[in-house]
Amino acid sequence: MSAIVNALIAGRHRRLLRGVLWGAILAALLGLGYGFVHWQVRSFIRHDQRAELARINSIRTGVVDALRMLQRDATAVPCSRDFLAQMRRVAFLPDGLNEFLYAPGGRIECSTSQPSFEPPVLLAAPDIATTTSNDPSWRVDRDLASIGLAGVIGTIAQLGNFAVAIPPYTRYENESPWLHKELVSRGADGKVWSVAGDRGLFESLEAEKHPSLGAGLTTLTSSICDPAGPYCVASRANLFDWAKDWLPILSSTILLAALFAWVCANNIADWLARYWSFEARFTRGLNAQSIVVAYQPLVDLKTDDIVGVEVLARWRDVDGTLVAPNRFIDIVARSGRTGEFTQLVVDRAYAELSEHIGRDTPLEVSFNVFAPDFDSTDLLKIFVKFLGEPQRFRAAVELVENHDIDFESAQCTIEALAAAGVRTFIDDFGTGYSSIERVARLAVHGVKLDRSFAMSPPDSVMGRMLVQVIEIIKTTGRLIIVEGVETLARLNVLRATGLVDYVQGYVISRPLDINELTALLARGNAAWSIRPAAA
Ligand SMILES: Nc1nc2c(ncn2[C@@H]2O[C@@H]3COP(=O)(O)O[C@H]4[C@@H](O)[C@H](n5cnc6c(=O)[nH]c(N)nc65)O[C@@H]4COP(=O)(O)O[C@H]3[C@H]2O)c(=O)[nH]1
Repeated sequence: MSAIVNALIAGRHRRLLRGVLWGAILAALLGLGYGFVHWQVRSFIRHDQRAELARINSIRTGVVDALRMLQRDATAVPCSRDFLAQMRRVAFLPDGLNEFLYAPGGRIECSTSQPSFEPPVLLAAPDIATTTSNDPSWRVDRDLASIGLAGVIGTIAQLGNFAVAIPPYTRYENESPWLHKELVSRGADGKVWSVAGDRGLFESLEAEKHPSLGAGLTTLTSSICDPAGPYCVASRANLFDWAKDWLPILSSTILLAALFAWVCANNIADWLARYWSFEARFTRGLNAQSIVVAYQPLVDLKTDDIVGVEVLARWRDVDGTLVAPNRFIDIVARSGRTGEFTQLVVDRAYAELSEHIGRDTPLEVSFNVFAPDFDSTDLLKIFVKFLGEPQRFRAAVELVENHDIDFESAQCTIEALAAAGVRTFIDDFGTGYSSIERVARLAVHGVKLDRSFAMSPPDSVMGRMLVQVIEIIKTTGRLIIVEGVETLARLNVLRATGLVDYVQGYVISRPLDINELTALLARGNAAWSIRPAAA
């Protein structure tokens, strides 16, 4: 049994439980939220990187197409008026490329904006040399002042005699502060040129060995390369910075999550309290294994012998403690499982008594039955095992009268039970609905005086009534059992009346388990000295 269940059963630490549940639910919700944001940002990064590669590839395709078009269409005498017009026709195509250069062997002789360069401008060796005649070579991060674009750093792509100046890629400027990106171009030798974005990010992620998506708790990093081209994109997102962008929405979401968690925690704590309440535990756990019985000896005052036992039910709780019947008898009565309960008690008692009590010790075994179950057909079925051994056991029924009892049918039941050898006693006489008139009208074998009479101090009202009540009952001719006899003095008073047939109470024995009962019976009536010293 875990400490948590013990605490739930005992109803301890309720506030702590609510707090812990609240914390756990809130943590789970925040965890889910975090996972969702993580996943969203990660998807965004992937999508963004693919879009970025597609975009840069389309620019590259545009460059290559334009250079090929120039090779095909610029057929006039190089740098002549017609030639420049042919170059400008290509430059006016809507692809954003407009500064074309005529640069045979890397010497710029003219461009779309400058009819001639005197002397020709010499282009330095390409950074990424062409591998096929169809592919341009690339000069990256070049100062374009020499071709008339002062203050501009750009890229020059060259295919054959033609080249094009590509302005800087400014897309990444002013992008979200939480997402850092770098677009790079890689040469065949693995050398990397930053095209745009945060210089060095790609190489630092490579050095950190982040070949693909890697994720920390607050930082997401990813770098991917285009398998078909020279470009790679590296991204690093900081979730704290991302959160700053969404602060108002995030804080209201966290507040709502905290409230929701509180409502859930309370509901769960209430449900747990109900689930582990005594009534729920008992209703769930009532079965043949959890029912325990105790036996309280019944002594015949004429012989001082134990002639019978009252079987008293107990219930083993899930934490192993033994629960007294006053906590669960009402629950059984409310649940409508009275017949099933009595059957469990009777079966348990029969199993124990038939195994431990010798055949030479006949016993009257008395059971409490619920008034609504007082029906001979049902009861004879319940007692069938005891009825099968009449030499060893005599079953008896103790019935607490209540206003629902129908005299006619109760009388029939008493007679049918008597015919089968089962005696009926009115239990707890003197309390509740029992009256002398009812005792007189019902053909019960005996009356059990409520223990409150014998247990009351002799000078109390109940104590003083004890002998009178016994005398009145005796006028009905019924047997009298007095229970709750706790002292020898009280026992002697009862014995002195000469009217009491049986006694039961702590002066003889408390309710015992089967081993204690067997030991008591083995010792015989020497085990309880209840005879007056003079006797
Ligand atoms: N202080 C004191 N108490 C004494 C003395 N002698 C006996 N008792 C207690 O008085 C109760 C006698 O049982 P009850 O009147 O049938 O009253 C029983 C009975 O009404 C009910 N009950 C117990 N077992 C069953 C059962 O199997 N079925 C039904 N329907 N009710 C049961 O629970 C009640 C309480 O049972 P228990 O707690 O076992 O309490 C028992 C017993 O332990 C004594 O000298 N001093």
